[in-house]
This record gives sequence, structure tokens and C-alpha cells, in this order.
Amino acid sequence: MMTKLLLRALAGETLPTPPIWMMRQAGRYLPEYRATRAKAGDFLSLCYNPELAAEVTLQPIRRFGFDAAILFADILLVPQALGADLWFVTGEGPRLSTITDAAGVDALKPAETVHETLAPIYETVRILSRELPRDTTLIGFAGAPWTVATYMVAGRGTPDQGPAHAFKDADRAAFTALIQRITEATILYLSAQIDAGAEVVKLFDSWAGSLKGQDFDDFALAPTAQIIAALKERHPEVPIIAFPRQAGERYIEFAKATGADAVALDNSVDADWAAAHVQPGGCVQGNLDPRHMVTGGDDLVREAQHITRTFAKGPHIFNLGHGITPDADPDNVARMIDAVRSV
Ligand SMILES: Cc1c2[nH]c(c1CCC(=O)O)Cc1[nH]c(c(CCC(=O)O)c1C)Cc1[nH]c(c(CCC(=O)O)c1C)Cc1[nH]c(c(C)c1CCC(=O)O)C2
Repeated sequence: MMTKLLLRALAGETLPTPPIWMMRQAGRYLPEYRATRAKAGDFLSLCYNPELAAEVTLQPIRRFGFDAAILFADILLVPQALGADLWFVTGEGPRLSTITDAAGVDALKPAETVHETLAPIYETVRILSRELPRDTTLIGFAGAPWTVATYMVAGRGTPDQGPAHAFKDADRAAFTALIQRITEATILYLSAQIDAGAEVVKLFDSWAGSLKGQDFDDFALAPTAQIIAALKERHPEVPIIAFPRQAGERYIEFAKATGADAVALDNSVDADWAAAHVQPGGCVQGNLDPRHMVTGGDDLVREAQHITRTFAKGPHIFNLGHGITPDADPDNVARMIDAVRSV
């Protein structure tokens, strides 16, 4: 019998208390994370050190008893494995060598070679599948192709993903080839995470909301559906969570058309609307505003319980609507968990 709460919710079961985990649950708001990171050196050294990456994955599980652990890694390791230069500027974020034309896409390494770079990540997964508590589900992940492409084209995070839109509009065929290369690499990467012990995988499309109309179909919906179909063929038993952040009304269609077992709702989505229009199609995850982890108080308890009650009539995984921020107070995380479990 399936006992892990997260797997039961993903199988479509309505539970008396939803499973809980948090995006970016291993991160700078935790003093123990900052200590391990200092030991590793920089962020990428931490990602590629299986023992230390497993340690930071386990830290929030020990402290809070979440129902799921998410592999500690980053969505930008796939571009690096495809040949992009990648580094992180402290206090600013990621930097990559840029790809702005067809020649740049052609120069990328073949998808089949990504394992050479990503092998340490599979080792982290193997360590975690041995060391996690019996009731904790291990989630693997990757970025969705559009979001990964926005960083590969611009060479950094951008407020409006302007460079990726410009590339797509200037040379749709070359941009499609870039999306396709990332899609193939992502299928191989997630499949290897599953072989190493990941029990669920999640696709982060953080910038899906900047795609409209046909572009949303071609670059958010279709690549996600392609990745899910390929993974389901190889690993039919492994549930998949998709996060088309800020997809708005298109969440409804995204949930139906991609084959995802659950969609993660960002915090711009109204919970009552999603309970009426998205949850009837299957499990939903979300969607407390991460600012409550900074501000705390009665608002935190009220809002966490409102979300829990609103989604109580169907399968639900409690989570934030985006990652917890470095200025969050760990005590507020404990308060959130108590609030959800006492509904
Ligand atoms: C867009 C994106 C990235 N990475 C990720 C996304 C998609 C989700 C989202 O929208 O937030 C996903 C991600 N990044 C990280 C994880 C690990 C698992 C987890 O705890 O959620 C996951 C799932 C670790 C990380 N990834 C990063 C950190 C902070 C690094 C540090 O320790 O300095 C962590 C813990 C760095 C990172 N990585 C990325 C950026 C833009 C940054 C810099 C911004 C920041 O510093 O928060 C790319």
C-alpha cells in the first residue's frame, strides 16, 4: 500500500491533511544552509558535491519534518552540461555565456552528452534515496525549456525575458531548435534522476507567464507535454508536477493538455478560482505567498488555513506560490506547518 502522503495526493486522493513542502526549502534563510555553503565554497561547488548537496537537502527535513525533500541542484546545470559557461555573482544571480543566433544553437553539445557533467547530481539522488526518512518523498527537478532558454539567450535573469522574445521573433526556427535541444537534454536528465531514485519530478517554468497565445502553446505547453510523454513511456509510475508560473487562466488547459499529475499554482492565482476551475482536473499544489514567511503573524495563519480549507475537497499539496526568500524567518515556516496541520 502507498503510505507516503505526497504520492497519495499525486495519485488523486483527497486527504484530511495535505502533504507539505516548500519551494527553495533548502536555502539561505537557514543558518545551517549558510554554514554548509561556506564549507563548499560557492553555490555551484555545493551543487556538484553530492555529500554536501545531500546534506543541505536533508536540513529542512530534519528541522521541519516536511513530507517531501527536493533534490538540491539548479535549473541552470542543464545549460552548463550543454556547453554554456555558467557562474553566479554573489548578491546578483546567475551569469551565462549567451546564445543569440542559429550558430550559437548549433554549437551546443548533443543532448546525449549531458550525463558527463550531471553525474554528480545522480549521486546526490542516490545518497538521498538511502538517507531520507521512510515517509519523505524525494522530488527531482529540471527547468522547463522556455525558462531555461530565457537564461541561455540573455545570459542572466531578466525582468521581461526580452532577449528570448527577440530571438524567437527574429528566427523562430533557430529558437525552436534551441527549445528542442533543451527538451531532449531534460528528458535524459530527469530519466537519470528517476533511475537514481527520484520518486516524483517537477518541471519549473518560472517565466511561462510571459508567453501569450500561440507562443504559450509552442514553447510552454508543447515542450512540457513532450517531456512528460517521454518520461511516462519510460517510467509510467513516476508522477510529474508542472509549474507554469503566472499562466493565469491558461492553468486550466495546461493541467489538462500536458499530462502532468499535478500543477503547481503561483501566488497570483486566487485559491477559490483554482479550486473551482483547475482542481477538478486533478491534484494542485500551492499557493501561499512567500512574503508570509517574512511577515508572519495572524495573517500567515489565516491565509495558510484559508488555502488549506479551500483545496480540502480534492487532491492538494500545500506549498508556497514561489520560493522562500533569504530574509524569511524559520519560525514562520514552523508556524505555517502547524497552521496547515491543525485545520
Ligand atoms: C529560475 C530558477 C533558478 N533555479 C531554480 C529556478 C526555478 C524556480 C524559481 O522560479 O525560483 C530552481 C531551484 N534552485 C534551487 C533549487 C533547489 C531545491 C529547492 O530547495 O527548492 C531549485 C528547485 C537552489 C538555489 N538556486 C540558487 C540559490 C541561492 C544560491 C546561494 O546559495 O547563493 C539556491 C538555494 C541561485 C539561483 N538559481 C537561479 C537563480 C535566478 C538564482 C539566483 C537568485 C537567488 O539567489 O535566489 C535559477
